[in-house]
Amino acid sequence: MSALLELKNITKRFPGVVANDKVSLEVYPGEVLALLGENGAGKSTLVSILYGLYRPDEGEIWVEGRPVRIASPMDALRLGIGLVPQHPTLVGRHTVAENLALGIGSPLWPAQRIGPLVERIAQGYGLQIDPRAPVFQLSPGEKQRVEIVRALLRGAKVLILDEPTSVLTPQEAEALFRVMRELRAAGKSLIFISHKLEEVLSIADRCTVLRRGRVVGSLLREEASKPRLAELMVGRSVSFERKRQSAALGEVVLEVDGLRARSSRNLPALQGVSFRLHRGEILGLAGVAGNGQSELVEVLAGLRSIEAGAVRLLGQPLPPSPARLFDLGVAHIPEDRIQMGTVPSMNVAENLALRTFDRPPWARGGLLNPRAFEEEARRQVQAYAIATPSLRTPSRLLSGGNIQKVILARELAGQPQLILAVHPTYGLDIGATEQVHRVLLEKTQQGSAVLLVSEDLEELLSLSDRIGVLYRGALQGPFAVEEVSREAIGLWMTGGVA
Ligand SMILES: Nc1ncnc2c1ncn2[C@@H]1O[C@H](COP(=O)(O)OP(=O)(O)OP(=O)(O)O)[C@@H](O)[C@H]1O
Repeated sequence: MSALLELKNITKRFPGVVANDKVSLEVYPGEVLALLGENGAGKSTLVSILYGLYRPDEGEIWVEGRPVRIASPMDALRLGIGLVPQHPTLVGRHTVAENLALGIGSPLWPAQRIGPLVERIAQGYGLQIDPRAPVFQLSPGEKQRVEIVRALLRGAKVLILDEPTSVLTPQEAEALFRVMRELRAAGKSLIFISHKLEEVLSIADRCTVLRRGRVVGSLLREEASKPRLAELMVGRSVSFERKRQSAALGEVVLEVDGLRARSSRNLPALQGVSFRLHRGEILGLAGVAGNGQSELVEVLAGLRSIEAGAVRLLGQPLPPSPARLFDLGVAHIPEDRIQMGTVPSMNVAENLALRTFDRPPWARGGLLNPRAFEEEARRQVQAYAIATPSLRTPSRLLSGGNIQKVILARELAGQPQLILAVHPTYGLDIGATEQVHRVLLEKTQQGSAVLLVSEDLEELLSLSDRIGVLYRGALQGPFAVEEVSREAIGLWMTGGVA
């Protein structure tokens, strides 16, 4: 069989890095190709090249046996290459059908006429969507299905799915895999990017691994296993054991009682949440995004006011000021890294020192000490394996995973009393994930209390002592991790009764 899509020696350079270094790969009709690699390995760059957002410096792209030029997403779509983006690009107040009509960009396709067509495509591949629903009412999984239908309507033969399961519940991820299998059976090709090896092994026909911009291996499903893939990705073996031995609970660090708070749109977001968090404990909070997790963390980080109820940190009422809270030992790894976590125009060293630039080890006697500053920044870059051309590189030029590492290095320095970790490994590769897990466990052993908000159940189950589930602002649990099943958590996440 001949390849549908071929990349031949694609090279893309950015100042100080070769993001793609002579990358060659083929995609055949009716297969799922998984693209794996550590943060900064070059996956997003490759996708951007395929989708016409970047031009390669060298190399060729062939589609159905002919060399092609992809200078824009329109070119990509014309050639049958569609992208299901990580963050949906739909217009919230329009219906699904209206959004899809917009996507086609032709007045010949008014929204009324597109409805039946959408239903036909959706049914054909087992995608459940209602063309009449307004987009703002849809769950992340439903929005993703709309993006898939949009790409199919535009004639995609190759679908690129960029970390599609990161926003899904386990049940939704399973539903997505069923759709992917249907698409494959219908002869479509899928390029699937994921850091989660279980998923890759359950869905991919082949796995291609990138490291530092180069293809370091390509394995057929039969040849692939978790340890082999992990080793290819990071260049060393990685352990996958349950990380946590539950310990006796220490004193209460955080008390939350009957907490109510409103969302930014002034809707009730937390409807009487209560729990205790102890020294040396990791409390996992599961839930689909948008069920109150952000508001809870914002209250605890001093960024959102309390409507009713009480929150106490070490027995004292919580001061409503992020700076005071930081001084009291509250570390915050925020959800929105780019906006809240870093100053994109500042360089890596400055971002690392952002919170404590006037204190040791960065400064002496309140004065910045350039040598100490440089040394401390270098030490953190090494400790967290932050891939950056230099300490002076603006953080906006780092890959998503490396920006994340800068925030982690900064927030987890010292010995926080309470760590608010929101999706701390979101978008991180397995090497970096393993390291973040190790640091969180070390900090808990040294006495920190951790509130871990994550959509990754594997992560919650392997790290937490207790797990609670937020659904529409109400908390189920927390339960001891030994006493809950994945299925029960998945059900609570969607409002079901376990
Ligand atoms: N616009 C840009 N300017 C400069 N450097 C860039 C740019 N985009 C990416 N890079 C660099 O290219 C390399 C590859 O980045 P890329 O985003 O493709 O990695 P990735 O594999 O998608 O990583 P992640 O899993 O963290 O998303 C990184 O070193 C990154 O810092």
